Amino acid sequence: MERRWSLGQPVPAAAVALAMTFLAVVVTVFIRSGKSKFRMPPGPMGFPILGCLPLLGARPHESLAKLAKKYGSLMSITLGSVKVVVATSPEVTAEFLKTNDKIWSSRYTTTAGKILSYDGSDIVFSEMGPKWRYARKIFMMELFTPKRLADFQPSRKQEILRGVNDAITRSDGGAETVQLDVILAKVATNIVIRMLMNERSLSEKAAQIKNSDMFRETIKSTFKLLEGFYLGDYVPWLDRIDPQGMKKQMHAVAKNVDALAQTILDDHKMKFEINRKDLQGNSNKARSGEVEDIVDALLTRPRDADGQYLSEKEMKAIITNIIFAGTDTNSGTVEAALRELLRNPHVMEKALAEMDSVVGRERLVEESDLPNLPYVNAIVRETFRLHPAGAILVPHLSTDDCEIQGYKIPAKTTLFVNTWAIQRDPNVYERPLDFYPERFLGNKKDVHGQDFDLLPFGSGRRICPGKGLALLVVPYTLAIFIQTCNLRLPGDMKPAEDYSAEVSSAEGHHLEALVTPRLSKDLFLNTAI
Ligand code: HEM
Repeated sequence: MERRWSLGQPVPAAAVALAMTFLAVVVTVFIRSGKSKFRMPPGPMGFPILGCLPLLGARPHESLAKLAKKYGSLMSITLGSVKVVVATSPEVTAEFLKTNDKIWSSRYTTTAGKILSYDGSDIVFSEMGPKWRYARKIFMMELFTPKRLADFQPSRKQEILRGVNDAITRSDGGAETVQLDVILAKVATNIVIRMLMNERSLSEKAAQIKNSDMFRETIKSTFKLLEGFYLGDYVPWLDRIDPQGMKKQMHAVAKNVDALAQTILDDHKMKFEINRKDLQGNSNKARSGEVEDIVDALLTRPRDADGQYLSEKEMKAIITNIIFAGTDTNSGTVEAALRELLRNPHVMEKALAEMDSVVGRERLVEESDLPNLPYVNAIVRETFRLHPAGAILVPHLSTDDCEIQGYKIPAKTTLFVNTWAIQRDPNVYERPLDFYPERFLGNKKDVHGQDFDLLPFGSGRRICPGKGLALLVVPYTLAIFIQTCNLRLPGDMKPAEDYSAEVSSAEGHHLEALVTPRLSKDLFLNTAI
């Protein structure tokens, strides 16, 4: 995810600043001089107080990649008072996330992360410990089980076809351009909302959530805050001043997020109350014949070691994780793939040829066809390589001192893994900036965290637990759009040459195209409605 930083106002308190500068210089010189028991990897000295923050610019993954060329694939920087090590090669990353994963599996939690995660009661931002382990276990064993993924296959298909239908209708026979990124974001959001809330909503408020712009707006503002660099995180005394006004925004957005999560939860509680009355308390019986959604599962089954249900706060934290980690990541990846197909017509032609020979034009592609579409799968992997949804993995934090490549790194150091830079490194990939899916044909390189030169989902204990869903939604959405739509750019418009890897809808880029049906509309209209 891209992080931006900007100083809202001049920093006051010159005297404190001077003292801090002196202290920072002394500490840095002490650590680097080898008089400490630690020996940090090389890196730029940075500025007084702010350290290397001003060096990061608007695209930190690019700035860090440039710095790594000078200082090496294991580099250390300070961001204000925060010690950071940056990994920019597969070998160094493997030392952190494979050899020493246990030490590096906690989180550096920013103020935005804390405020927007119910104070670390979630999975993404919680520190390594029993709470995180338990929430993650629930996520994998109860919420995103193979059965639930299979149960929601029809709803995924329906939401994707709704998106196709929407694009075709809006384009009006190719006369109007449509913003595909907006349509794809809505598809991805609806897929996740359907898994959380199923089809039925009992309360008016919950019904409004589905398809509501407010929901999308909340997702966007949350991402913006999570991606931004809040000065108070790095220069603690600025936290009280909040010179960028970001903390105020965080609390306002957190209030909206909480209202959404509470509505989703209350709607389910209402359902259980009704069922309990109707069926003498047998909520399992009430669910028979009805697909159990994720919030049903959260409310009824998981218990901790003492036999307690999750608290309301913990449930809301998990719900918000699913909403924010599981929507724009998926749609941003499909958007990036379609953008590349529009820029590279020869790749699109090969994908169409594969689709026609494997599936034909008389029926719709199904999720079960995906294993038989190697070229489409190679396009997906090539997209994950060039455009990982998180350019830098969510920052990890060490819980103990650790030796990496001969350097001695103290506990409580933050780790940035610059996957964007690794996956575009000419020493790792030939012609790294070309979109060339063929590089993945006939090899087993994959995104499951074992190949350290392809880590869009991370690796080790913190690897993305939503990978199973993402690896259905991304290729299937792409396959349906390839099969059912003729996509063209208006006039002589070209898609942006390069654009930020990360969750692109948060950045205001639009993918505009003219869309006409490629197959008979009868094939998908019924499912889309
Ligand atoms: C294209 C889609 C996706 C990509 C590229 C992606 C990528 C990532 C990455 C890079 C991380 C951080 C890994 C690390 O810390 O090293 C992560 C964490 C996470 N992702 Fe995803 N993700 C995607 C989809 C999803 C979906 C669909 C969900 C849920 C429905 C999800 C839920 C999570 C959660 C809960 C975490 C935190 C894990 C932890 O800290 O233990 N993600 N994801």
